[in-house]
Amino acid sequence: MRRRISCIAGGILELRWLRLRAEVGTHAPWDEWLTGAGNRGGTVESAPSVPGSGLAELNMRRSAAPSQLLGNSAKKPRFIPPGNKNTICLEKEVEQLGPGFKVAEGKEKQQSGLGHTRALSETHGLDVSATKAVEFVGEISSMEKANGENKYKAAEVKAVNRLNTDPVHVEAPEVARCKEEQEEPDCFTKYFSVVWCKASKKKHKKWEGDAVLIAKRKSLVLKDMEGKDIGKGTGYKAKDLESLNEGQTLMIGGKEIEVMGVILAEDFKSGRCFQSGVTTSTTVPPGSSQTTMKPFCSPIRNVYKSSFKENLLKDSQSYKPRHDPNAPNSLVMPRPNPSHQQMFNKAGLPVIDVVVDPYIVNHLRPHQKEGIVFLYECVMGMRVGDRFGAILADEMGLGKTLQCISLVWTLLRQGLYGYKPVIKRVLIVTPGSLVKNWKYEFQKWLGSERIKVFPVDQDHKVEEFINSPLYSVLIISYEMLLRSFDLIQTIEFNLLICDEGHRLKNSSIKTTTALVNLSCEKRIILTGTPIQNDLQEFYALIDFVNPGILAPLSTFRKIYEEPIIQSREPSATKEEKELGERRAAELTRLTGLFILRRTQDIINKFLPPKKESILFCRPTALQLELYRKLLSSRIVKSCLQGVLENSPHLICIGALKKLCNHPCLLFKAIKEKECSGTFDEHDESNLYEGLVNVFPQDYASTTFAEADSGKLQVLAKLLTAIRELSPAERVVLVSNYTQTLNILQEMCKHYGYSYTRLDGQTPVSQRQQIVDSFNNKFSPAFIFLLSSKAGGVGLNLVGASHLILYDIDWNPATDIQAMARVWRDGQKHTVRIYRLLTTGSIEEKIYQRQISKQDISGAVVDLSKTSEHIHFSTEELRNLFILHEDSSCVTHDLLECSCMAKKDHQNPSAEMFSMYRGCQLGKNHEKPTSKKSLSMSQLMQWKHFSGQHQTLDDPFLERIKENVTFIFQNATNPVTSS
Ligand SMILES: Nc1ncnc2c1ncn2[C@@H]1O[C@H](COP(=O)(O)OP(=O)(O)OP(=O)(O)O)[C@@H](O)[C@H]1O
Ligand SMILES: [Mg+2]
Repeated sequence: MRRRISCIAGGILELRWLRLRAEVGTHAPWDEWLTGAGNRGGTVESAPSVPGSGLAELNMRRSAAPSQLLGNSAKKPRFIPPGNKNTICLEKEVEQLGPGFKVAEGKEKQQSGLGHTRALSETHGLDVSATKAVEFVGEISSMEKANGENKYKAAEVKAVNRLNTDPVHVEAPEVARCKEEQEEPDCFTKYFSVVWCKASKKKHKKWEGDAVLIAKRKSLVLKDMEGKDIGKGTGYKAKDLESLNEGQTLMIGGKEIEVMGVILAEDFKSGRCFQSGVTTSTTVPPGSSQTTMKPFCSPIRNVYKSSFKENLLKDSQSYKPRHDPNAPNSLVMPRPNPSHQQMFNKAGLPVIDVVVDPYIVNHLRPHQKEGIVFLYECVMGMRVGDRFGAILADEMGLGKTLQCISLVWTLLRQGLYGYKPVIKRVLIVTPGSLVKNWKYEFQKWLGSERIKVFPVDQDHKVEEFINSPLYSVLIISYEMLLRSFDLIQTIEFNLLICDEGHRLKNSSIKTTTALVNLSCEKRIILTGTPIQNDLQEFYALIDFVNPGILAPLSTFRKIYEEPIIQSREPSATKEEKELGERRAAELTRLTGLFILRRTQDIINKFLPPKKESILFCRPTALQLELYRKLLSSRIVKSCLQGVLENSPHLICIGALKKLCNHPCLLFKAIKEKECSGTFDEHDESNLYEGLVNVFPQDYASTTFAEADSGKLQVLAKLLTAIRELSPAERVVLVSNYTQTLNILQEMCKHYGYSYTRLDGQTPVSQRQQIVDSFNNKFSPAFIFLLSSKAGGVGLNLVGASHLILYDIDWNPATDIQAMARVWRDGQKHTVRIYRLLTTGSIEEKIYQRQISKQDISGAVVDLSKTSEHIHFSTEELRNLFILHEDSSCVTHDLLECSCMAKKDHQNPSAEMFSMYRGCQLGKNHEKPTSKKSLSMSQLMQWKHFSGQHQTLDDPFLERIKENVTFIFQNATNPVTSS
C-alpha cells in the first residue's frame, strides 16, 4: 500500500521526521548494526525469546535431523498407526476420485464445527479403528530405533488408544465403506511431501531439496519439484509405507528423506503439489494428522482457524523452524520486537525462527550474511515502521544477486508468524543481458531441485508463468516488462527486486511509473552505482522503495536539495556551508536505515591481485595536426566567448573524443556531413571546415590504419605482449562507442585474434550465451569486445584477466562498472586493467574531472553528471579546449609533484613512494579508506613514472613504453613478483 505523507509545510515535515526518528530510535543505529554492535547484524546465535508474547521458544520443524528429536517424546512427530481402511479410501481417491474422495469431503464436513481434538480423534479413529500399533521395520527410521523407539511407540499407542475410545468419534457412512474394503491390504497409493539429502551420518542434516514421494504397495518413487524421478526403491513392507507419517525418515536410492506431510491425490494429479511453497503450506504442524482429508486450498488458513488457534499456541513447543537455528554456522533472522508482533501478528500465531537454508549459508561471505539480515529486516518492516523497501547499493561484484537469492529462498519457504511463507511470488526485473544470469545464479546457489525460476524471453512468455504452477520467481527485462505489463499487473507479487535499479532514478519514465503502480510493497533496488546524478534522482529511488518516506518532492527540495547544493558553491557563506552539511548528514542518516552500501575493499582479500595502469598514450602527428585545426575552428572560438546556445560545445567535445580514438572516425563524420549537405552557423560542418585537407589525399575511413592513432598503437602492442607472455589469458576490450568497437574488431581480424562481441545490437536472448561461452576455459575467443554502455553492468567476465578501457566516459561510474567485470569473485588470475588516455588531450581533462568529482565522497550523492547534462562554465571549456603538446602528462603536472625534476621515481614501491613528501598533495594522515573513489591525492600515492625509463618492472608495460609518455600504476593485493 502506497502511503504518502501529505506534509506541505517544512515545519510539519520536520515533525514527521521527528516521529520517524522516534520510530527508528527503537532500533539500533545503522552504523552500530553494520559493525555488529547492538547484536543486530550477522549471525544471531541465540535469538531472544519474545518478551510478553507468552510463547516459549519454538522448536525447529523441518530441518532437524530425526536424531535431534529424540529423547523427548513430546517433540517427536506422532506415530500414527496404519489404517488400512483409510489407505483404501486413498487408493480410491487416486484411482478415480470416487468414493474415497467423497470420504474426504464428508470428513471435512464433519470436522467443520468440531474442535481440534474432536477432528483429530475422528481422523485417528478412522486410521486405527480396526488396528493396533504396528512395528516399524525395514529401512525406516533406523536412528529412531537406536534411540528409544519403544518409548516413542508406547506413547503413540497410548495416544491412539485414547483416541479410539473418544466418545465423540462418529463414523461417516463413507468410513464404513472404507472399512468394508479393508480386505485388500496391498492396494494403495499415497503421496507425501518430503525433504531429501544424500545419505550421511552427520548429526545436522543439510536437506538439499523438496520432493514428492509416491508410495505404492511395496515400492517408492521420489520425484523432484520438476517432476523428475530422482530415486526409486522396492521391497518395502506395504504396511510400513502405508503408515508413513510426518517426521519419519527413510532411505531411498542412496538418499535420505524426511516426510513433511501428506499430499492429497488430487493435488498430485493436478500438479499443484509441485508448486513452490505448497510443500510448506500443505504440511500441518506436528500433532495434527488431518492433512489427507483437507481440500488443498489454504490448508494453513484451515489449520489456524480460530477453533485451532488456542490449541496451537499451547502446543507451540511442537513448532520448529525449517532449519536448525542452533546448528553451527546457522544464520538466524532477527526476531520481531513486540511492536512488530502487535502490528503484523494480530492473530497471535507462534513466532518461528526464520533460518537461512544451511545449504546456501555455507557459501556466504560475512558481508553477505549481514546484507541478508539487512534485507530481511527491511522487507519485514523491522527497520522503519510500516515501510518495506530497501536499496542494496553494494559496490560491483559483492554478490548482490546471491544475497537476494538467499532472501527470496528464505521468504518463499518460511514464515515468521506461523508456517505460512512470507511470500509466494517474486518479480525480478533486470537489464536484458542479465535475465539468464539470474537464472544461472539461482541454479548455482540452490541447485536445480529446490526452486524453479521463470526467465521471460522470446520463447517463454509471461502467460506460461501464469498458467504453470511450478514457478514462484519471474525474471524479466525492463523492456519486456513494459511490453507485458498488462499481464504482469494481473499477477500478485509479494516481492519486487529491481536489479541495476538506478535506472528508476527518473520518476517520469515509463518503466518507473509502471513499476510504481504494481501493488507490491516489499521492494528492493539493487545497484552498484547508486546515485550517479542529482538529489532529485536520489529522491526518486528512495520514493520508489519506500513511497512517501521523504515527504513530497517540493518540500524535499526546499529542505534538502537547495541547502546542500548551496553549501557546495564556492561562494557559500559559513552558515550556508554548515546548514548544507547538517542537512546532508541528516539525509544520510535517515536513508541509511534502508540503504546499505559496502565497498569492494571488503572482498579484496578473497580476490587475486589486481594491477591497474593508466597509460598516457602519445598522439600521432596526424592526430596532433587535426586537433590543432579543430581547436582553431570558429565554432570552438565562439564557445570560448560564451556562445553556448544549441550546445555547440558538445559537438566540439564529440569531435575531439573521436579524434583521440582514431582519426578515421572524424574523417567518416566529415564525409557524412558533406553528403547530408546541411549547414548552419553552429553546425558540425562549420567545425569540420578545411579539416579534410589535413588528411592524406588517399585517406579512406574504411581502411584500418593502426599508425594513425596513438592509443591504437599502444593497444596493438599490448595485445601482442599478452598473447606472447600469457598465451592462456584473455582480454576484455571496452569502448563506449560502437564505431570504435568496429575499429577494434577490424584490428582483431587484422592480427588474426579470435574475438566475440557484445554491444547494444546484440539480441538480449544471446547475451548470456556469449558471456558463458567466453568464460568457458575452452573458449577459443582471445578478446571480448564490450560496449560499456550496452552491457557494462552486472556482467561477469572472469574468463578474462586483462581488461583494456579504450576510451573514457564523463561519468566515472560507467568506467568503474566496466572495470569491475573482470576483477570479481570467480577470478583465478592476477588481473591487469589498463586505461588508455591520449596525452595532453581532452581525455586527460575528462579523467581529471572524474577523479576530482569523486573527491566529493562522503556526501550523500556523487554530483558528477552524464555528458549531456554537464554544465560547463566558459572557464572550464577554455581548459577543456587546450592541447598540451609539450607535457608528457598534464595530470601529473597538476599534482605539482617534484619527482619529474629529480627523475628518480621510476619504480618506487608504494610504501617507498609515500616517503617522498614532495609528491604528496594531501597530508599523510588523510589517506583515504576506499581505493575505489580515487581522488587526486590518492593518485599521488600510485606508482608513477615516465615511459622513457629504461626498465619497468612490468613485462607488459615494457613492450609498450615507446608509445607511452607516462604511467600511473596501482596494485591491490600485490604479490612480490609482477
Ligand atoms: N560468496 C561467494 N562465493 C563465491 N562466489 C561468489 C560469492 N558471492 C558472489 N559470488 C560470485 O561473484 C560474482 C559477482 O556476483 P554478482 O554478479 O551478484 O555481483 P553484483 O554485486 O551483482 O555486482 P554488479 O553490481 O556488478 O552487478 C558472481 O559470479 C557470483 O556468483
Ligand atoms: Mg548485479
